[in-house]
Amino acid sequence: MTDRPGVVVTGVSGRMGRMLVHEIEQDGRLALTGALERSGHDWIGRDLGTMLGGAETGVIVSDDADKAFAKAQAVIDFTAPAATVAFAEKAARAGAVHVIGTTGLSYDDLKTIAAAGRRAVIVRAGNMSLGVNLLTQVTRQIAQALGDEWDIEIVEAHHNRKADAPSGTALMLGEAAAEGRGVSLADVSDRGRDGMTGPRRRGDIGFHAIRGGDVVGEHEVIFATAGERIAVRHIASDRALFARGAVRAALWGQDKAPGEYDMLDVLGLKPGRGT
Ligand SMILES: NC(=O)C1=CN([C@@H]2O[C@H](COP(=O)(O)OP(=O)(O)OC[C@H]3O[C@@H](n4cnc5c(N)ncnc54)[C@H](O)[C@@H]3O)[C@@H](O)[C@H]2O)C=CC1
Ligand SMILES: O=C(O)C1=N[C@H](C(=O)O)C[C@H](O)C1
Repeated sequence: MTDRPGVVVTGVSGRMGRMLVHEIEQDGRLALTGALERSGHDWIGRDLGTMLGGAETGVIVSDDADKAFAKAQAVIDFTAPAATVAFAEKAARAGAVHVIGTTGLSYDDLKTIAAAGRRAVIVRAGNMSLGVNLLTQVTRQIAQALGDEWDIEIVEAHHNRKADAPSGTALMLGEAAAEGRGVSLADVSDRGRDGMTGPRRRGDIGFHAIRGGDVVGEHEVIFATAGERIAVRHIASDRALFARGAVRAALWGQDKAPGEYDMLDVLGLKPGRGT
Protein backbone atom coordinates (compact mmCIF):
# COMPACT_ATOMS: atom_id res chain seq x y z
CA MET A 1 0.00 0.00 0.00
CA THR A 2 1.08 3.59 -0.65
CA ASP A 3 -0.37 6.98 0.26
CA ARG A 4 0.66 8.40 -3.11
CA PRO A 5 -2.27 9.03 -5.50
CA GLY A 6 -2.67 6.12 -7.89
CA VAL A 7 -2.51 6.95 -11.60
CA VAL A 8 -3.52 5.13 -14.76
CA VAL A 9 -1.70 5.91 -18.01
CA THR A 10 -3.81 5.38 -21.13
CA GLY A 11 -2.24 4.70 -24.53
CA VAL A 12 0.76 3.39 -22.64
CA SER A 13 2.66 2.04 -25.66
CA GLY A 14 2.46 5.39 -27.49
CA ARG A 15 5.12 8.11 -27.71
CA MET A 16 3.61 10.03 -24.79
CA GLY A 17 2.48 6.90 -22.88
CA ARG A 18 6.06 5.63 -22.63
CA MET A 19 7.33 9.06 -21.66
CA LEU A 20 4.68 9.32 -18.93
CA VAL A 21 5.61 5.98 -17.38
CA HIS A 22 9.22 7.14 -17.21
CA GLU A 23 8.31 10.55 -15.77
CA ILE A 24 5.94 9.08 -13.13
CA GLU A 25 8.73 6.78 -11.97
CA GLN A 26 11.34 9.59 -11.91
CA ASP A 27 9.04 12.07 -10.17
CA GLY A 28 7.94 9.60 -7.47
CA ARG A 29 4.84 11.47 -6.23
CA LEU A 30 2.29 9.30 -8.05
CA ALA A 31 2.00 5.50 -7.95
CA LEU A 32 1.38 3.86 -11.33
CA THR A 33 -1.56 1.52 -10.66
CA GLY A 34 -2.79 0.87 -14.20
CA ALA A 35 -1.82 0.97 -17.86
CA LEU A 36 -4.31 0.87 -20.71
CA GLU A 37 -4.06 0.13 -24.41
CA ARG A 38 -6.71 -0.25 -27.09
CA SER A 39 -8.48 -3.63 -27.38
CA GLY A 40 -6.52 -6.06 -29.54
CA HIS A 41 -3.14 -4.41 -28.85
CA ASP A 42 -0.20 -6.83 -28.45
CA TRP A 43 0.62 -5.54 -24.96
CA ILE A 44 -2.78 -6.44 -23.40
CA GLY A 45 -2.34 -9.01 -20.62
CA ARG A 46 1.44 -8.52 -20.51
CA ASP A 47 3.56 -6.94 -17.77
CA LEU A 48 4.23 -3.26 -18.53
CA GLY A 49 7.85 -3.32 -17.35
CA THR A 50 8.64 -6.28 -19.62
CA MET A 51 6.94 -4.58 -22.59
CA LEU A 52 9.10 -1.51 -22.00
CA GLY A 53 12.21 -3.67 -22.06
CA GLY A 54 12.89 -3.67 -18.30
CA ALA A 55 12.10 -5.70 -15.19
CA GLU A 56 8.56 -6.85 -14.26
CA THR A 57 6.51 -4.16 -12.49
CA GLY A 58 3.37 -6.10 -11.61
CA VAL A 59 1.31 -3.61 -13.66
CA ILE A 60 -0.47 -5.62 -16.33
CA VAL A 61 -1.53 -3.74 -19.47
CA SER A 62 -5.30 -3.89 -19.85
CA ASP A 63 -8.17 -2.63 -22.00
CA ASP A 64 -10.61 -2.49 -19.06
CA ALA A 65 -10.82 1.23 -18.21
CA ASP A 66 -13.59 0.88 -15.61
CA LYS A 67 -11.59 -1.63 -13.60
CA ALA A 68 -8.36 0.38 -13.82
CA PHE A 69 -9.98 3.74 -13.00
CA ALA A 70 -11.82 2.33 -9.95
CA LYS A 71 -8.45 1.90 -8.17
CA ALA A 72 -6.95 5.26 -9.22
CA GLN A 73 -7.08 8.90 -8.18
CA ALA A 74 -5.83 10.17 -11.55
CA VAL A 75 -5.88 9.23 -15.22
CA ILE A 76 -3.32 10.69 -17.63
CA ASP A 77 -4.61 10.42 -21.15
CA PHE A 78 -2.71 11.14 -24.37
CA THR A 79 -4.53 8.92 -26.86
CA ALA A 80 -7.06 9.77 -29.58
CA PRO A 81 -10.35 11.73 -29.55
CA ALA A 82 -12.79 8.77 -29.45
CA ALA A 83 -10.86 7.12 -26.63
CA THR A 84 -10.59 10.35 -24.62
CA VAL A 85 -14.32 11.05 -24.86
CA ALA A 86 -15.08 7.56 -23.50
CA PHE A 87 -12.44 7.91 -20.76
CA ALA A 88 -13.89 11.27 -19.63
CA GLU A 89 -17.20 9.63 -18.73
CA LYS A 90 -15.51 6.66 -17.03
CA ALA A 91 -13.01 8.80 -15.07
CA ALA A 92 -15.83 11.05 -13.85
CA ARG A 93 -17.79 7.99 -12.71
CA ALA A 94 -14.73 6.75 -10.81
CA GLY A 95 -14.04 10.21 -9.31
CA ALA A 96 -10.51 10.29 -10.75
CA VAL A 97 -8.81 13.49 -11.95
CA HIS A 98 -8.67 13.23 -15.76
CA VAL A 99 -5.65 14.93 -17.32
CA ILE A 100 -6.28 15.22 -21.06
CA GLY A 101 -3.44 15.90 -23.48
CA THR A 102 -5.19 14.44 -26.53
CA THR A 103 -5.65 16.90 -29.40
CA GLY A 104 -7.83 16.86 -32.51
CA LEU A 105 -11.03 16.94 -30.40
CA SER A 106 -14.16 18.06 -32.25
CA TYR A 107 -16.72 20.55 -30.97
CA ASP A 108 -19.00 17.63 -29.98
CA ASP A 109 -16.12 15.86 -28.22
CA LEU A 110 -15.45 19.02 -26.22
CA LYS A 111 -19.12 19.27 -25.23
CA THR A 112 -19.09 15.69 -23.89
CA ILE A 113 -15.86 16.34 -21.98
CA ALA A 114 -17.32 19.55 -20.52
CA ALA A 115 -20.34 17.56 -19.29
CA ALA A 116 -18.01 15.11 -17.50
CA GLY A 117 -16.19 18.13 -16.03
CA ARG A 118 -19.35 19.13 -14.17
CA ARG A 119 -18.96 15.98 -12.04
CA ALA A 120 -15.20 15.59 -11.75
CA VAL A 121 -11.89 17.40 -12.12
CA ILE A 122 -10.60 17.56 -15.69
CA VAL A 123 -7.39 19.31 -16.70
CA ARG A 124 -7.19 19.64 -20.47
CA ALA A 125 -4.57 21.44 -22.57
CA GLY A 126 -3.32 21.09 -26.12
CA ASN A 127 0.13 21.68 -24.69
CA MET A 128 1.29 20.96 -21.14
CA SER A 129 4.53 22.97 -21.26
CA LEU A 130 5.18 26.14 -19.27
CA GLY A 131 6.72 27.82 -22.32
CA VAL A 132 3.72 27.39 -24.59
CA ASN A 133 1.27 28.44 -21.90
CA LEU A 134 3.28 31.61 -21.35
CA LEU A 135 3.34 32.12 -25.11
CA THR A 136 -0.47 32.07 -25.23
CA GLN A 137 -0.49 34.99 -22.81
CA VAL A 138 2.11 36.92 -24.77
CA THR A 139 0.16 36.25 -27.98
CA ARG A 140 -3.05 37.53 -26.40
CA GLN A 141 -1.30 40.72 -25.22
CA ILE A 142 0.34 41.44 -28.57
CA ALA A 143 -2.92 40.82 -30.46
CA GLN A 144 -4.73 43.15 -28.07
CA ALA A 145 -2.16 45.89 -28.58
CA LEU A 146 -2.17 45.76 -32.39
CA GLY A 147 -4.97 46.60 -34.81
CA ASP A 148 -6.13 44.29 -37.60
CA GLU A 149 -3.80 46.00 -40.08
CA TRP A 150 -1.41 43.45 -38.52
CA ASP A 151 -1.92 40.03 -40.13
CA ILE A 152 -1.62 37.06 -37.76
CA GLU A 153 -0.23 33.75 -39.08
CA ILE A 154 0.47 30.65 -36.98
CA VAL A 155 2.99 28.12 -38.27
CA GLU A 156 3.54 24.75 -36.59
CA ALA A 157 5.86 21.82 -37.31
CA HIS A 158 5.58 18.23 -36.01
CA HIS A 159 6.82 14.69 -36.68
CA ASN A 160 5.45 12.68 -39.58
CA ARG A 161 3.23 10.43 -37.39
CA LYS A 162 1.02 13.25 -36.09
CA ALA A 163 -2.64 12.60 -36.82
CA ASP A 164 -4.23 16.04 -36.47
CA ALA A 165 -3.76 19.52 -37.96
CA PRO A 166 -3.61 22.28 -36.98
CA SER A 167 -1.99 21.12 -33.75
CA GLY A 168 -3.76 21.59 -30.43
CA THR A 169 -1.11 24.16 -29.54
CA ALA A 170 -1.64 26.14 -32.74
CA LEU A 171 -5.36 26.28 -31.91
CA MET A 172 -4.60 27.44 -28.34
CA LEU A 173 -2.43 30.22 -29.79
CA GLY A 174 -5.12 31.08 -32.33
CA GLU A 175 -7.75 31.26 -29.56
CA ALA A 176 -5.46 33.53 -27.55
CA ALA A 177 -4.90 35.85 -30.53
CA ALA A 178 -8.62 35.96 -31.31
CA GLU A 179 -9.42 36.67 -27.66
CA GLY A 180 -6.87 39.51 -27.66
CA ARG A 181 -8.61 40.97 -30.70
CA GLY A 182 -12.06 40.46 -29.22
CA VAL A 183 -13.26 38.17 -32.05
CA SER A 184 -14.31 34.52 -32.29
CA LEU A 185 -11.64 32.26 -33.81
CA ALA A 186 -14.33 30.38 -35.74
CA ASP A 187 -15.13 33.59 -37.65
CA VAL A 188 -11.54 34.45 -38.64
CA SER A 189 -9.72 31.12 -38.95
CA ASP A 190 -8.08 30.52 -42.36
CA ARG A 191 -6.46 27.09 -42.62
CA GLY A 192 -3.80 25.95 -45.11
CA ARG A 193 -4.33 28.16 -48.18
CA ASP A 194 -4.18 26.48 -51.58
CA GLY A 195 -5.01 27.58 -55.13
CA MET A 196 -6.51 30.92 -56.23
CA THR A 197 -7.25 32.19 -52.74
CA GLY A 198 -7.29 35.89 -53.63
CA PRO A 199 -5.88 38.53 -51.29
CA ARG A 200 -5.74 37.84 -47.61
CA ARG A 201 -8.94 38.80 -45.76
CA ARG A 202 -8.26 41.54 -43.20
CA GLY A 203 -8.46 40.20 -39.63
CA ASP A 204 -8.03 36.53 -40.53
CA ILE A 205 -5.78 34.28 -38.46
CA GLY A 206 -3.91 31.86 -40.76
CA PHE A 207 -2.76 28.34 -39.82
CA HIS A 208 -0.03 26.31 -41.54
CA ALA A 209 1.13 22.79 -40.64
CA ILE A 210 4.52 21.26 -41.50
CA ARG A 211 4.90 17.49 -41.00
CA GLY A 212 8.28 15.79 -41.21
CA GLY A 213 10.77 13.46 -39.58
CA ASP A 214 10.96 13.43 -35.80
CA VAL A 215 10.15 17.08 -35.00
CA VAL A 216 8.79 17.12 -31.42
CA GLY A 217 6.82 20.36 -31.78
CA GLU A 218 7.53 23.93 -32.96
CA HIS A 219 5.13 26.86 -33.00
CA GLU A 220 5.52 30.39 -34.29
CA VAL A 221 3.05 33.27 -34.20
CA ILE A 222 3.80 35.95 -36.79
CA PHE A 223 2.31 39.44 -36.67
CA ALA A 224 2.99 41.18 -40.00
CA THR A 225 2.17 44.68 -41.22
CA ALA A 226 3.62 47.08 -43.78
CA GLY A 227 7.31 47.51 -43.07
CA GLU A 228 7.67 45.29 -39.97
CA ARG A 229 7.02 41.87 -38.47
CA ILE A 230 6.97 40.44 -34.96
CA ALA A 231 7.50 36.69 -34.46
CA VAL A 232 7.22 34.76 -31.19
CA ARG A 233 8.28 31.13 -31.18
CA HIS A 234 8.37 28.03 -28.98
CA ILE A 235 10.48 24.96 -29.69
CA ALA A 236 9.96 21.70 -27.83
CA SER A 237 12.94 19.40 -28.19
CA ASP A 238 11.96 16.75 -25.61
CA ARG A 239 8.53 15.16 -24.97
CA ALA A 240 9.48 14.86 -21.28
CA LEU A 241 8.30 18.44 -20.76
CA PHE A 242 4.73 17.49 -21.73
CA ALA A 243 4.86 14.47 -19.38
CA ARG A 244 6.16 16.64 -16.53
CA GLY A 245 3.30 19.07 -17.05
CA ALA A 246 0.77 16.22 -17.03
CA VAL A 247 2.12 14.76 -13.77
CA ARG A 248 1.99 18.23 -12.21
CA ALA A 249 -1.63 18.59 -13.37
CA ALA A 250 -2.63 15.18 -11.92
CA LEU A 251 -1.20 16.17 -8.52
CA TRP A 252 -2.65 19.70 -8.65
CA GLY A 253 -6.12 18.35 -9.39
CA GLN A 254 -6.30 16.11 -6.30
CA ASP A 255 -7.89 18.70 -3.98
CA LYS A 256 -9.82 20.76 -6.54
CA ALA A 257 -13.59 21.12 -6.94
CA PRO A 258 -15.18 19.50 -10.03
CA GLY A 259 -14.62 21.57 -13.16
CA GLU A 260 -12.72 21.76 -16.40
CA TYR A 261 -9.34 23.41 -15.86
CA ASP A 262 -6.33 24.10 -18.07
CA MET A 263 -2.59 24.43 -17.60
CA LEU A 264 -2.86 28.15 -16.84
CA ASP A 265 -4.80 27.11 -13.72
CA VAL A 266 -2.21 24.48 -12.84
CA LEU A 267 0.73 26.82 -13.40
CA GLY A 268 -0.92 29.61 -11.43
CA LEU A 269 -0.91 31.90 -14.47
CA LYS A 270 -4.66 32.55 -14.53
CA PRO A 271 -5.48 35.26 -11.99
CA GLY A 272 -8.34 34.51 -9.62
CA ARG A 273 -8.94 30.81 -10.25
CA GLY A 274 -7.77 27.60 -8.63
CA THR A 275 -4.32 28.82 -7.55
N1 LIG B 1 -1.11 18.24 -24.74
C1 LIG B 1 0.19 18.00 -24.94
O1 LIG B 1 1.09 18.58 -24.29
C2 LIG B 1 0.57 16.94 -25.93
C3 LIG B 1 -0.42 16.31 -26.63
N2 LIG B 1 -0.12 15.28 -27.47
C4 LIG B 1 -1.26 14.58 -28.06
O2 LIG B 1 -1.40 13.31 -27.43
C5 LIG B 1 -1.97 12.38 -28.34
C6 LIG B 1 -1.10 11.14 -28.44
O3 LIG B 1 0.14 11.48 -29.00
P1 LIG B 1 1.29 10.37 -29.21
O4 LIG B 1 1.65 9.72 -27.93
O5 LIG B 1 2.33 11.03 -30.02
O6 LIG B 1 0.49 9.32 -30.14
P2 LIG B 1 0.73 7.76 -30.31
O7 LIG B 1 -0.03 7.35 -31.52
O8 LIG B 1 2.19 7.44 -30.23
O9 LIG B 1 0.03 7.13 -29.01
C7 LIG B 1 -1.35 7.03 -28.82
C8 LIG B 1 -1.62 5.72 -28.10
O10 LIG B 1 -2.98 5.68 -27.71
C9 LIG B 1 -3.42 4.34 -27.90
N3 LIG B 1 -4.88 4.28 -27.94
C10 LIG B 1 -5.71 4.64 -28.96
N4 LIG B 1 -6.99 4.34 -28.64
C11 LIG B 1 -6.96 3.82 -27.38
C12 LIG B 1 -7.97 3.31 -26.50
N5 LIG B 1 -9.27 3.28 -26.84
N6 LIG B 1 -7.59 2.83 -25.29
C13 LIG B 1 -6.28 2.86 -24.92
N7 LIG B 1 -5.28 3.30 -25.73
C14 LIG B 1 -5.63 3.78 -26.93
C15 LIG B 1 -2.76 3.90 -29.21
O11 LIG B 1 -2.75 2.50 -29.35
C16 LIG B 1 -1.35 4.49 -29.01
O12 LIG B 1 -0.48 3.59 -28.32
C17 LIG B 1 -2.14 13.14 -29.66
O13 LIG B 1 -3.46 13.65 -29.72
C18 LIG B 1 -1.15 14.29 -29.53
O14 LIG B 1 -1.47 15.40 -30.31
C19 LIG B 1 1.15 14.86 -27.66
C20 LIG B 1 2.18 15.47 -27.02
C21 LIG B 1 1.98 16.58 -26.10
O1 LIG C 1 1.29 15.24 -31.46
C1 LIG C 1 2.28 15.77 -30.90
O2 LIG C 1 3.40 15.26 -30.93
C2 LIG C 1 2.08 17.02 -30.14
N1 LIG C 1 0.85 17.44 -29.98
C3 LIG C 1 0.43 18.59 -29.28
C4 LIG C 1 -0.28 19.53 -30.23
O3 LIG C 1 -1.10 19.07 -31.03
O4 LIG C 1 -0.04 20.74 -30.15
C5 LIG C 1 1.51 19.21 -28.45
C6 LIG C 1 2.90 19.10 -28.98
O5 LIG C 1 3.10 20.10 -29.94
C7 LIG C 1 3.23 17.71 -29.52
